[in-house]
Amino acid sequence: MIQFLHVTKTYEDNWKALCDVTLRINQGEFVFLTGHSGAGKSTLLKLIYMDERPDEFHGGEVMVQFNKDLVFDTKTATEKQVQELRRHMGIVFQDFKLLPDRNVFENVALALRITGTPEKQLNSRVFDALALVGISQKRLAMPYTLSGGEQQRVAIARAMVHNPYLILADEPTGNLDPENANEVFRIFKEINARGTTVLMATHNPDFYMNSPFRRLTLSHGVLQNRDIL
Ligand SMILES: Nc1ncnc2c1ncn2[C@@H]1O[C@H](COP(=O)(O)OP(=O)(O)OP(=O)(O)O)[C@@H](O)[C@H]1O
Repeated sequence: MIQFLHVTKTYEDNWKALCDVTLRINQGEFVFLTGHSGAGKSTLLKLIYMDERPDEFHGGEVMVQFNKDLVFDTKTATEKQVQELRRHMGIVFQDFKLLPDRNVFENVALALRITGTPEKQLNSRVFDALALVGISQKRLAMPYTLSGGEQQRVAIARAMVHNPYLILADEPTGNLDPENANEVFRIFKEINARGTTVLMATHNPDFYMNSPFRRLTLSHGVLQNRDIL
């Protein structure tokens, strides 16, 4: 569960990116995040993975709770807890952010290597994640040899490899043609159907129009949905 309570975020130059945002996303939901360029979508996501914190004075708080033992709060979270939080979520960006000097398998395996996962378990998890996004046959390829759609599927596999409770996706189809964008959206829906919460920022109305999923809309840092809590 993700909860924002009266969250305001002002950047150093006094720019108010988010203003009094209150919302709740339940475990297992698929939620779209929409709004014009500069509306505050990336800022909202950054507050969830605690790359940014709300204003110190009257900035409210963000709470992320995966179960009774995994509760994180922007008011109290230490750097160590932020790292722990991120081990239970996956983040997918518009520009993929793959390591150019490692092949597909190693890009996906990296997070597991850092946490010292035994080799046998690592192999099986990486193979499962690559199969989920349908890219197992390219496991030895270098990122620069892949199409944009393939690179994004590798990035999704990397985000899923540690079985996260939550996936945050920041305009994940922004660099893709319609066919690849639809495939990436289909993969996120499948991930959600398996029980992972998905919060996806997007400009693409083809996804959220006629969709059963909830949509949160920001306009100039203000949440337009008032009936959330
Ligand atoms: N580090 C920063 N310092 C100062 N201002 C920032 C910073 N990050 C974002 N902003 C400003 O805050 C506002 C919200 O930015 P944000 O990136 O959250 O919007 P967005 O909705 O994700 O936009 P886009 O759809 O273009 O990615 C923008 O006006 C942006 O210029």
